Amino acid sequence: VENRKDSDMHSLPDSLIETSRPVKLKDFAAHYRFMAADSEYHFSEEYEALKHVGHDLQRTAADLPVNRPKNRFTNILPYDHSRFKLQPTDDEEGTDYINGNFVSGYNSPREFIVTQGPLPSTRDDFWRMCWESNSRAIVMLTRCIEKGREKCDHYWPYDTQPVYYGDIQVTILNESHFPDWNVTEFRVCKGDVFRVVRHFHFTTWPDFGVPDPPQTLVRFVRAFRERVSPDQKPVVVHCSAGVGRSGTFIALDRILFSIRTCDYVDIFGIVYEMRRERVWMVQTEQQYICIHQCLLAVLEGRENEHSV
Ligand SMILES: CCc1ccc(NS(=O)(=O)O)cc1
Repeated sequence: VENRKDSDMHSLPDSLIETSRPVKLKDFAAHYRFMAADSEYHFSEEYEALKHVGHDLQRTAADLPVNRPKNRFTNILPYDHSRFKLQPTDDEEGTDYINGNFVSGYNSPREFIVTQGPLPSTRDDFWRMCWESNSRAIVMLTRCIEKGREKCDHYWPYDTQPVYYGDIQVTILNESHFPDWNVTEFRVCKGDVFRVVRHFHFTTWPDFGVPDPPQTLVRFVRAFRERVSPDQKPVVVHCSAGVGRSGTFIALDRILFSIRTCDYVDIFGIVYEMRRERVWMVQTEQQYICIHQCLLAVLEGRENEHSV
């Protein structure tokens, strides 16, 4: 497709808009310098090219009046084609709804379920989604309260007393605390069936921002993958809206798998694909650049560096 004005791009189906921009790993450091030059001009252009991806896709379930209160943000709605469906509890419309989408990973087209931070009114649905999807890991990338605002309900117990969320009982088995994240093991029971679910809570990632230094995110993904193998899927990933920080985390996880066997990386293509599965995945240009900085640090052997 010849270069078209941005206004023409609106009318082009995604199939005719470029969907990938692969870069050889041996050229990645030079590529990063080129993209970052002139006040990150080429990063801005590349991120802008992702702006409309997926916006042609339907989100009718999210828009049903019965489901609107289940959405934390009115403009962050799950696409119908990839949404996670709860087992309907009766013939009532909307009982299968939760604001969450299947998102592909390196290992599987349904490796992740990406969702918003539960609301007080949806925390039982959140645990039902974890149970019905047979998930054994939850990645949480926000704090419950940030700058005085509620970003996510505290949907797990405060102590080792068992708590029921609907008909699902959750009990804290153990907790490990690290400077930038906590790892907790829950016993999750429904009836006489119980499972262990691991909770990876990154606690120092400001909303709309990036981890500082970016290597902190690399270390978190490594810590997560030391405990969760690719066959343990789907992994439930959330932040507050379940788009910015969640998309950044998944993009890096995919890249760290891919560079083990592939001599090129396609960050543009990964974000493009995720945005056709869930809206706004990787929500800011700085998050998009952070993914590149994480990869550069790994390629240059600096992933264990700390900020001074
Ligand atoms: C305006 C809705 C909105 C709120 C928060 C976020 N950030 S997050 O997706 O990283 O939680 C993204 C979008």
